[in-house]
Amino acid sequence: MAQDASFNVAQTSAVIALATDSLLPPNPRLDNALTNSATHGLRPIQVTPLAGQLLAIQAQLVGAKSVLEIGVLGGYSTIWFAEAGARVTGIEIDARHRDIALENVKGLDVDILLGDALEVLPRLAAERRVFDFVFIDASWETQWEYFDWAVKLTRPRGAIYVDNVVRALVENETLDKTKESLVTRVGRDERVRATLVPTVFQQKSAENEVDGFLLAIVN
Ligand SMILES: C[S@@+](CC[C@H](N)C(=O)[O-])C[C@H]1O[C@@H](n2cnc3c(N)ncnc32)[C@H](O)[C@@H]1O
Repeated sequence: MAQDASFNVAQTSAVIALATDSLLPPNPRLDNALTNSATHGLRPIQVTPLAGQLLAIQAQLVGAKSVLEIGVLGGYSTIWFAEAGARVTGIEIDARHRDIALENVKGLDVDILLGDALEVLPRLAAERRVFDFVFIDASWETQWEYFDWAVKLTRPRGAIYVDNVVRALVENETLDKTKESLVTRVGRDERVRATLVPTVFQQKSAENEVDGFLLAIVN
């Protein structure tokens, strides 16, 4: 198979644009959420449209009727899950983010709990809440703690998706296997089976960077 040696991460912008334009139908609700969030000064750190579609497809693959989202921002990924047919419970630490998210998800089956996820998650466990799919997209320093709670809150054969795992590994300087990280801990965790999927993170102002997510299924 012929390979173009000059193809690199920077050039994937064209591929991402092609796929976004070709695969994603227009969605005024998602567009409005982005506009409303930007108007209120929220940072544009939501998942990309293609990643939103991936989350929706994964939720549908596991037949998710209930999704737990840790880190809501303006509710962009929340909309993807809700429009895929799931009831979404979000946890958001920032009251301003939560208020804007509530505007953006109006009319959908979404509940957004205000608070630090590490305080809210034990409460959900005490209430014996169970979810089909958990999306972790909040503080990178506590990805393992979120994951540990997520396993307790996910039904057998449900899935857990942790975003930004590759960038967290690099920024936390835990690429060395002798250092503890989400990846080393999940690798020893007999409650789940997991993989890591590298992705390209599209920068607006600089060159594209590699990122990646961890996807686990609960045994
Ligand atoms: C990357 S954004 C989430 C983006 C959103 N999932 C999307 O793709 O549309 C991360 C969010 O997590 C929230 N967050 C950070 N630490 C948190 C914590 N300890 N508990 C709950 N939310 C937290 C931030 O306030 C921010 O709104």
